Amino acid sequence: MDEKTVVILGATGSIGTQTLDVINKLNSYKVVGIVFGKNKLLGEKIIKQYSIKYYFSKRLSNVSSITELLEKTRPDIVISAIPGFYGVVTSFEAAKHTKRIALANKEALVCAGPFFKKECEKNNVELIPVDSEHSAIFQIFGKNVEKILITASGGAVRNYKNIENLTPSDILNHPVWNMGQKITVDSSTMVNKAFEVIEAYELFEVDNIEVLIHPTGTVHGAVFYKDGVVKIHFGFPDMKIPISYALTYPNRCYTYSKWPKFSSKNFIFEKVDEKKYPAFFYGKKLINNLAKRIAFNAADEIAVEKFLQGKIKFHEISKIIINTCEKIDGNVRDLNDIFELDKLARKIANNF
Ligand SMILES: NC(=O)C1=CN([C@@H]2O[C@H](COP(=O)(O)OP(=O)(O)OC[C@H]3O[C@@H](n4cnc5c(N)ncnc54)[C@H](OP(=O)(O)O)[C@@H]3O)[C@@H](O)[C@H]2O)C=CC1
Ligand SMILES: CC(=O)[C@@H](O)[C@H](O)COP(=O)(O)O
Ligand SMILES: [Mn+2]
Repeated sequence: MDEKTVVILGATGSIGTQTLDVINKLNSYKVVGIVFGKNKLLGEKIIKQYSIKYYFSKRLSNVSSITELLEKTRPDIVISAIPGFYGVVTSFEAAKHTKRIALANKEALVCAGPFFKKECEKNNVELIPVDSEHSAIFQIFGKNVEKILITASGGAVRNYKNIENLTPSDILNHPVWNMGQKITVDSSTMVNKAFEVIEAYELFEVDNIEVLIHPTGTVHGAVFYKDGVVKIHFGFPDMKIPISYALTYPNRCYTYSKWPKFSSKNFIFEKVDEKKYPAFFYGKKLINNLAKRIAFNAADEIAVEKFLQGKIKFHEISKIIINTCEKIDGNVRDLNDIFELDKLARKIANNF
């Protein structure tokens, strides 16, 4: 097989480092460029270990911008794994310079779904999901679909009755996945799952999307077909599996060869508690309102940061998000509108 070139946006993070581990095990993929943020020490280590030709961060770089890095490398695949609204911007940049985006950053579809998909189509870019549930659905999706199901862990709060006084260290203790801080907090509010409902709506164009709490994280999703068939995606909760699929699709070149047991504990599903996860119930209804989706993401970013800094309590994250979204509406005509709405929502959330 010809060697495929890869650029990793967010190389020092959870997805980025796991991508490097996967590429280590695959034969014909070469990382030609990386982008990272503040972790200069790890950035340097990766550059050295993988002989990375081009790298960009505010603290260490040999190009002037991400655009220049992408222009110089023109990679076959970009792993888009910078979180938040900045990850939306960098995903758009990637769509101009590659053939395939392996999309971990879900915010690009949440905040700019229709525009981002159009940009990918215009440039002939394949959009392959990395998010575990979406990778699962992508692998079992077909024609004549009635409904899809994505599972949720319930995050660190799932076994607590009183969640108001939980601290950042309680919340960052995820029961299933080891991920970056922002998404781990989103997991506990289930804002992550609201994002994922919207992400699934944009990727698969199905609006009948069910979510169930599933403690073991072994069933990632299911597709319900019109003829009564349900296809279920089952496997260990390990992001290297969806990352490898996004890199090697339509082939399966990664070897793992471990599967969870078909025991009843791996097939437990529960309803989501509305009192515990109010932001999830609010957010999943926003699929048809792009302005509020932008506000939902912006307010969440502000609120999560305040929570991690100890400035607000855990349950106030949802309050800030809902309050902000209630104040935002309108048409989104172009990317400029997206930036304006994001800015406005941040201002409202900050003043809460
Ligand atoms: N982790 C997971 O299992 C999953 C993650 N995702 C999504 O993937 C994305 C990445 O998540 P995750 O890997 O957990 O996050 P991490 O926080 O672990 O990593 C984020 C990466 O992005 C870099 N980064 C952050 N801000 C900037 C910036 N302004 N400029 C350049 N680089 C920046 C960080 O650099 P540095 O650390 O050097 O500052 C780091 O390399 C998110 O959108 C998340 O929702 C989706 C499904 C699963
Ligand atoms: C690994 C992954 O895909 C995350 O997005 C995961 O979904 C987080 O777990 P939660 O189900 O707790 O949100
Ligand atoms: Mn997910």
